[in-house]
Amino acid sequence: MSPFHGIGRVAVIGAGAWGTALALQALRAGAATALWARDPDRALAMRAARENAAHLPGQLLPAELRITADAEEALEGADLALLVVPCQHLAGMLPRLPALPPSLVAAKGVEHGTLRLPLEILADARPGLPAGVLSGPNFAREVAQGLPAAAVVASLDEALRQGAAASLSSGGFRLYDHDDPVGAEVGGAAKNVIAIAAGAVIGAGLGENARAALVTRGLAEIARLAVALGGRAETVAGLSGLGDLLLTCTGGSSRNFSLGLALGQGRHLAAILAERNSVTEGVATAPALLARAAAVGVEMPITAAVADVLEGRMDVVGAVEQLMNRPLRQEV
Ligand SMILES: NC(=O)c1ccc[n+]([C@@H]2O[C@H](COP(=O)([O-])OP(=O)(O)OC[C@H]3O[C@@H](n4cnc5c(N)ncnc54)[C@H](O)[C@@H]3O)[C@@H](O)[C@H]2O)c1
Ligand SMILES: O=P(O)(O)OC[C@H](O)CO
Repeated sequence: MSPFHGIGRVAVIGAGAWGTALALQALRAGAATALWARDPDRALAMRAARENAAHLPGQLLPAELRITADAEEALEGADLALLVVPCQHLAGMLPRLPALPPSLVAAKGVEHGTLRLPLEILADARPGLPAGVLSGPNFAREVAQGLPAAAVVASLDEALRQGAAASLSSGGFRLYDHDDPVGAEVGGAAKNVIAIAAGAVIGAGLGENARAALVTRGLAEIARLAVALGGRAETVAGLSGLGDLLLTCTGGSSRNFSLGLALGQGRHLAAILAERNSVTEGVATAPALLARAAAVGVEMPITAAVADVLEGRMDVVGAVEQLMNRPLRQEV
């Protein structure tokens, strides 16, 4: 257990939509909060306009929120760091940071090539650092606005998960502590992939029944992988799994769902991505998740179908046909 005693200062690393929303929440919960943006010009613009125009336009950033591109300054005296850089950039960003306090990773994905989950990336870069994940059904815009939302803080470190959940909760944001970081990370990463599938079936006009079946069978394959990696199936049935699937597979604001929707409507992946300035984690995560599952002998047919579509080996209708024609079996 870490000597974690509570939070007076929070450093949020990564000034995308989610980092900005979490910084606002930390501030609301009473922590002195700094938000680190890697680009000095962006930090300057955000400080001047009190707005993150690129990722959360129209949302006021109060004067008490310190915004800086200097990592030393952001982390000085911090009791907790929230690492909110997209999964594919986390490993590249960590060497730019000085010593970290206990940290929560809020990215959702699996790293291309190495097949690591975010906490594994952090543990490789900072061995022994008390760490956990923050994950749940949370659109950044709503959390920034203070609308009601819930998530989990999952860590093997009891003091960290309980202290962070208590200190970052307030008003509209309710954090549950959890002792299964693997289950929480697998759920958070994989829901992005299932959301692409859900969007694709709706975009291709295959119907609501198809979506409900995909989400439910998606949940089953996520649980199989979580268990194989040392997590628990019940975690996948909670906020970080089922909760996030419900949000991203039905909420039109999900980037993963909307990307799937456009693919289902026949648009090309490159064209969809070219129009976006924000991250769609499921695109890089689908093949990485599939490879990670294969390495532990877990079958993930929906994830495989999404990877096939993303990598141009199959169209959406063909992929769904293939799923429908798999051998019949018992549900569980
Ligand atoms: N936006 C949400 O509603 C939300 C909610 C929960 C979790 N998340 C997760 O949080 C993570 C961050 O997503 P986001 O929505 O804040 O991002 P975003 O799409 O709003 O912004 C992209 C971020 O990536 C950073 N970035 C781009 N290239 C980079 C590089 N080469 N090195 C380092 N950083 C780079 C940008 O600076 C910016 O901070 C993702 O894993 C996402 O799945 C997002
Ligand atoms: O917009 P998405 O699909 O990246 O989803 C954002 C969050 O992960 C929802 O919990």
